[in-house]
Amino acid sequence: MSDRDDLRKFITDLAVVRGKVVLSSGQEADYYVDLRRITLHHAAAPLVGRVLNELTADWDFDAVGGLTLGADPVAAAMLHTASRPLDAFVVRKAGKAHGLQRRIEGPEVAGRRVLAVEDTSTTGGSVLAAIDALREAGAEVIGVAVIVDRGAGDTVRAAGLSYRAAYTLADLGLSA
Ligand SMILES: O=P(O)(O)OC[C@H]1O[C@H](OP(=O)(O)OP(=O)(O)O)[C@H](O)[C@@H]1O
Ligand SMILES: O=C(O)c1cc(=O)[nH]c(=O)[nH]1
Repeated sequence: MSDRDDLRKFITDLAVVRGKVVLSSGQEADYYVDLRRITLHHAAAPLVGRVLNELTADWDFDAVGGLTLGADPVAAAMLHTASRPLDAFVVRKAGKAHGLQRRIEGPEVAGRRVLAVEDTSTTGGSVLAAIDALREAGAEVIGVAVIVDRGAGDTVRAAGLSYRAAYTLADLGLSA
């Protein structure tokens, strides 16, 4: 089995939770894909890193991250499995009022080509918020990569960004 096949099995076995849920956007759904159960899993996390590094192998970037919390372990997995030096960053949901008051934590992103990641993207609102903060900080966002696309592709592309997902809902046997 390939990394991609192994990771898909982890997701369908451990992350898909059926039942009524309210999503980040306020929309209601009949299932949740809880990818934190995957990105923080000792055996699945390295697969996340390898699969997303492979998915974006032809894109030129040297830092990766997104809106906390879902994106954080995705970026860390990519950092640890990259075949080149790759930094990670965390975009806070809001700035903090003490310390250095940074909205984006980690090595400086200004002037760098960065990849925005998500565990899953539904409306694209979270990743677009991260992208706004990155651009404000002087980074060049070269694209968006997610583990599971839950429908955000058109919105992200309409904002002028390339968008790739390791899995669609159909890949996981789920309906939109
Ligand atoms: O595309 P969207 O409609 O924005 O939804 C997707 C977002 O929702 C989830 O995060 P959530 O808001 O639950 O926060 P968390 O990562 O802090 O758990 C997920 O990790 C994405 O960031
Ligand atoms: O849209 C969301 O908030 C969302 C959907 C989903 O399946 N998983 C998740 O973590 N967030």
